[in-house]
Amino acid sequence: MLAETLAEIRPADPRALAEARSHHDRLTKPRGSLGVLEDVAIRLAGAAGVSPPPMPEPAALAIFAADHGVHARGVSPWPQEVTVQMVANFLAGGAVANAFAAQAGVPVTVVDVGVATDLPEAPGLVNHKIGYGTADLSRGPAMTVDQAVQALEAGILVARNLMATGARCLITGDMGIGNTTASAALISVFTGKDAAEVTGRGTGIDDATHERKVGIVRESIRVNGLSGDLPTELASGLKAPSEALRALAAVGGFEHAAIAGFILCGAAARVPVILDGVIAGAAALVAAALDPAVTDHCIAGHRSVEPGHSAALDQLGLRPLVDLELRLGEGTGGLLAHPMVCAAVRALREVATFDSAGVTEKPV
Ligand SMILES: O=C(O)c1ccc[n+]([C@@H]2O[C@H](COP(=O)([O-])O)[C@@H](O)[C@H]2O)c1
Ligand SMILES: Cc1cc2nc[nH]c2cc1C
Repeated sequence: MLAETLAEIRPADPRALAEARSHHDRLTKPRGSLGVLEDVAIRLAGAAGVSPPPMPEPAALAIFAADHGVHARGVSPWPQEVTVQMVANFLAGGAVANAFAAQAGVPVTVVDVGVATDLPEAPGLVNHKIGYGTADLSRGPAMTVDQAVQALEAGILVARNLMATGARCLITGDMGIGNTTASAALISVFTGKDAAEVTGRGTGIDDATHERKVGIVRESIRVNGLSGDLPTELASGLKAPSEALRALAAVGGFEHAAIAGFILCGAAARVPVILDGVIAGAAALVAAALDPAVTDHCIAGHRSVEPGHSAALDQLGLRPLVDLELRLGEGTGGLLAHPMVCAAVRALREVATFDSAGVTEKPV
């Protein structure tokens, strides 16, 4: 299923990009006056392969939940059971993601890809449990490559099902106590940046714990024999994309793998994917290492305060739409961005041209 999905991914269509760009310049507004939103609409035209692109709605949010063996190293101030408790909260409609989703009119699906305890069946919950949390990535691989592929394929399945029921925009969400440590490790490996530059304070840790967390991220990379040169080695063809899967399995989480699959599947179907925060950024680096064309189908919903998120977005070449010092996850930043993405596309689709509206153009 992974190979099939990868085979379908195409980069942005240059003709649709050019058409969208020139159409934007004929709309009744000064050229460039919609700033970054013009780029969003043009990029979505390229991704869809047609200008103007279809409206990116209805959207669907999938929150991928999992636990992390590295939690035992004291990298998060919160107990592990908060992951399963928050899953129950999402299902009951009580989390911030539910409030923002209600505001945006977006349905929420919660996916158990590796929560440490069993969850009772519930409407809105999809069970793709790969394991009861990962192993501790600072002592050896967090999961096997086989498990990483299973989690990627779970993400593909979730995206496929959401699109089959009508979703025309996918929004990533995550829940997993400890997952900012795995995110930092992935981002360090996939950007080549040192652990100290990409490790943040997650849900809120003090200076001493942060220093220890940086050490644990560095240790995870050394213990798993991951080279700091992976990005250049992948780009130069010295290392195969299968090395990206090995890195994902070594220091990632089940939710990172599933989100990477979710992104790949959206890209393969030419359905735009709005990325949330640092966890999605780390997952997008994995997806882009498997096929760089996926970034043409991604919109960075927001910039999280986690330093690794900026590093990931820089490497992906994506500019975030919202920058509000959020650091929650759950898909909250992606949900806030969705109406802006819709507005950007609607402008390209519906605004009159100087010709059609009889508005005089600026003399050249
Ligand atoms: O999305 C982000 O950028 C983000 C930044 C900090 C924390 N989080 C959320 O907080 C949890 C992980 O934090 P931690 O400190 O336990 O690693 C996890 O459930 C994430 O969804 C999310
Ligand atoms: C309460 C809480 C809610 C969250 N949502 C996403 N990550 C979270 C972490 C905590 C601790």
